[in-house]
Amino acid sequence: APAPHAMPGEEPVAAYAPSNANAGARAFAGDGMAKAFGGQAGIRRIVDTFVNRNFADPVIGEIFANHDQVRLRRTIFEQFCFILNAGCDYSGRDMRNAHKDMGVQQADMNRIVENLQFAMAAEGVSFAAQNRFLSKLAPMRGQVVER
Ligand code: HEM
Repeated sequence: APAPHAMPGEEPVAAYAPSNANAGARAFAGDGMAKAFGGQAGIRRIVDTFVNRNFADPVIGEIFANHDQVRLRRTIFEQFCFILNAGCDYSGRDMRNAHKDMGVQQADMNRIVENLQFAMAAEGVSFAAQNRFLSKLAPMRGQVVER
């Protein structure tokens, strides 16, 4: 079952109904993508590198400043692990509510993708597998970017 809304070390958030549907994409079938990402341990390292880079980023870092990094590390891990079919449920909010009123622009989206590509390459994920995963995230742009 999905985790409760706030885990130890996290700030509370307004109540919502957890569901894997909130992850914003269907999971891949089979274990090919999970293996390409190094299983849960590889996904954990990728998410840590990705989150670190986003917070330290000279362009988009200010959007992340003052947001709950502990929660983000957990929910992004769950989301990636769920979509990659590596054995997780996603217990976070849906993409529209998570990014509401944050003013995210297309350029910010491009930047976050670059940070994710860096993190995946550092873990040795093949370009084919990187692009398959990015193609699951790309359609979420409409829920994340404000227009
Ligand atoms: C496809 C692209 C993206 C995905 C898959 C994604 C995924 C997520 C997830 C899973 C959460 C956590 C939801 C929760 O707390 O319940 C989240 C929150 C957040 N995202 Fe994204 N995100 C994307 C794009 C972006 C972009 C482009 C930015 C800004 C440059 C951004 C900034 C944030 C911030 C600051 C939060 C924290 C919200 C809060 O503290 O309430 N995200 N995102």
